[in-house]
Amino acid sequence: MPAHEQESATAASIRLESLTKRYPGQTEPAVDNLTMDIPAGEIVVLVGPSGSGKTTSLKMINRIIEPTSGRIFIDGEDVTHVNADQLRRRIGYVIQQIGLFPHMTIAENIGMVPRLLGWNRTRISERVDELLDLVGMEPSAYRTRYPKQLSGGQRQRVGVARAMSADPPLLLMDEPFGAIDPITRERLQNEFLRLQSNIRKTIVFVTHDIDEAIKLGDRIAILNKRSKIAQYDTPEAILTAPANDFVADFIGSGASLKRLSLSRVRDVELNQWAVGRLDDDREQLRQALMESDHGSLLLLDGNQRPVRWVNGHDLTRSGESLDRVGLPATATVEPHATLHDALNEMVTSRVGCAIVVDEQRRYQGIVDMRTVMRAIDEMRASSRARDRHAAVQPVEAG
Ligand SMILES: Nc1ncnc2c1ncn2[C@@H]1O[C@H](COP(=O)(O)OP(=O)(O)OP(=O)(O)O)[C@@H](O)[C@H]1O
Repeated sequence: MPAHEQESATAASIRLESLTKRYPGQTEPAVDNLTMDIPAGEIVVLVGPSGSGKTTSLKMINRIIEPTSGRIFIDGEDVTHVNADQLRRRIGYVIQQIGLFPHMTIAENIGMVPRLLGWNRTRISERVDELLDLVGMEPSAYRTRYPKQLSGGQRQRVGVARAMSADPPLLLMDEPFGAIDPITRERLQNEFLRLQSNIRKTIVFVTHDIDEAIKLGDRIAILNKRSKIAQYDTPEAILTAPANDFVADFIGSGASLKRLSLSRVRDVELNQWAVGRLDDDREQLRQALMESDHGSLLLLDGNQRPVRWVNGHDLTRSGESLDRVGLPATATVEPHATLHDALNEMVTSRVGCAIVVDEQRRYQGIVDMRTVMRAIDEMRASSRARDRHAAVQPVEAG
């Protein structure tokens, strides 16, 4: 079997070499001499103003748009002239309007590429269930539904599942969360990051939203007109050392607040709070609260999941069961969430802190204002050190 037909490869590197696209009848090229290397296993975000050629650049990678000139390499293999249909089957593709077939069930939609690849029915159906699980949708509830019976966010998850059906080493995503309300969008972004930490594909992601780029990208390419690379670097380098005025303008104001999106909850030291169990003796709980320097105690259930916040007064209300007093333990974040997400939760929580839980919702620790301030101080210090020691060079744009 040729290397490119292997069904399961983890990630592939991409090299775009002097790619140019000139649409018929246009005087200027939409993409002009774009050269960039995309490392295997990373999320690279193409971001730039409307009309900068992001979509054209992306679609040249799987040759939905044929380049006028230049070359595309995947894992070192020149794919500029290979059979385009075969090429596309090994590249997952997710777009904003998803492109699910309305007359096909969710299972048929997800199983389309495996069917084209000649997999047998059992294998396809197992893969469909596995993927639905992976994107957080109960297979038995969704596999026989039709796209119109799903919410926008669910359709988008199915789009991602479908793109991964044949386990391609490479995913192209064009504003996949663009048409989704902000809350669902944030949830999908977090799910997407969690998914990527398991699958480690190479992902090229187009957006015009710099915040989304900062949150999702391992690297960001900021594109100016005709896909000229203004800066191609890590989000941190782009925020702390914009290469030119165009990049600085594009980042806009509030760069330091944006930097909170660079730190993940899992990377900061969590505060350990005074905790107790719902079924603990009240006197014991009061004692624990008094010995702590906190004004409230976080109560966990038998599975270590946070349930209530209680203070000294709540613990004296002997008639009331403990799961009814105090405040509900809402405002939770998972370790892959950003400090920006945690800050959002904190300001809406009446307790002023975000509870960190693992995937099973078990208590891990607390993020509060002190954690956030500490992170900001560290970022300031490392950016000062960077200014002193390192001159950040933008990658040459072909
Ligand atoms: N099929 C086409 N024929 C002619 N010109 C086109 C075609 N598709 C795109 N263009 C032009 O090419 C340029 C780049 O378009 P492209 O869609 O790649 O930009 P983009 O950065 O993805 O924009 P947006 O963020 O608005 O989607 C634009 O000037 C656009 O008008």
